[in-house]
Amino acid sequence: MNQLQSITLIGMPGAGKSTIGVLLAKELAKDFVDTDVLIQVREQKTLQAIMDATDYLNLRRIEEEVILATDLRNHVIATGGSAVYGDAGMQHLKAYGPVVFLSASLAELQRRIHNYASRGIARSPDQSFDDVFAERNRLYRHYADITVECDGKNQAVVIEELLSQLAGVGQF
Ligand SMILES: Nc1ncnc2c1ncn2[C@@H]1O[C@H](COP(=O)(O)OP(=O)(O)O)[C@@H](O)[C@H]1O
Ligand SMILES: O=C(O)C1=C[C@@H](OP(=O)(O)O)[C@@H](O)[C@H](O)C1
Ligand SMILES: [Mg+2]
Repeated sequence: MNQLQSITLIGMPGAGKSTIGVLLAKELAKDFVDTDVLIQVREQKTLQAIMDATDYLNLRRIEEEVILATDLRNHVIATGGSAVYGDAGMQHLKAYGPVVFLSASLAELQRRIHNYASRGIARSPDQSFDDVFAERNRLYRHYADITVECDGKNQAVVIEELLSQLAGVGQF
């Protein structure tokens, strides 16, 4: 394993990027970063407050800026669900190592997320959660080196499958 290589997790809100990311970082003895936390610390505001004060496009812009400005070597990186709207940011992440799409069905995501209105999803006000899901799936698949189907699997099983798929493509 390249000691400096990173793994980036992408996927919808509720897919498990943040919770699985920290477990994976512990397993691989890598640092962990959640780009949502980087944004909030830089802006001194919650993601929802950023969107309330401006709009969802501004949050996406800040997200990409933070990704581009941060040295993310040797990390497991949990992105926010909207990171895939920024191509430059995604290319930056891909340069550090493989990108993993944590994929879950709409029904599974809705079971996991109960605060959908206040969770700060970077979407146009006229877009429903279903619309966002449909729009983004294409982007997640476009940037992913591997995809792990997460429905009905606990976090340990997701990590096991993720590492086994990465090994299958000669990574980690
Ligand atoms: N494989 C899983 N099975 C069941 N629940 C999960 C799984 N992965 C994550 N969760 C739960 O789903 C919710 C959202 O997880 P989180 O890691 O915050 O997702 P994300 O960062 O992708 O939005 C949390 O309550 C978390 O405990
Ligand atoms: O999908 C989105 O539009 C967003 C998801 C959030 O992160 P999670 O995917 O970790 O919930 C966070 O980045 C922000 O509120 C926008
Ligand atoms: Mg998260």
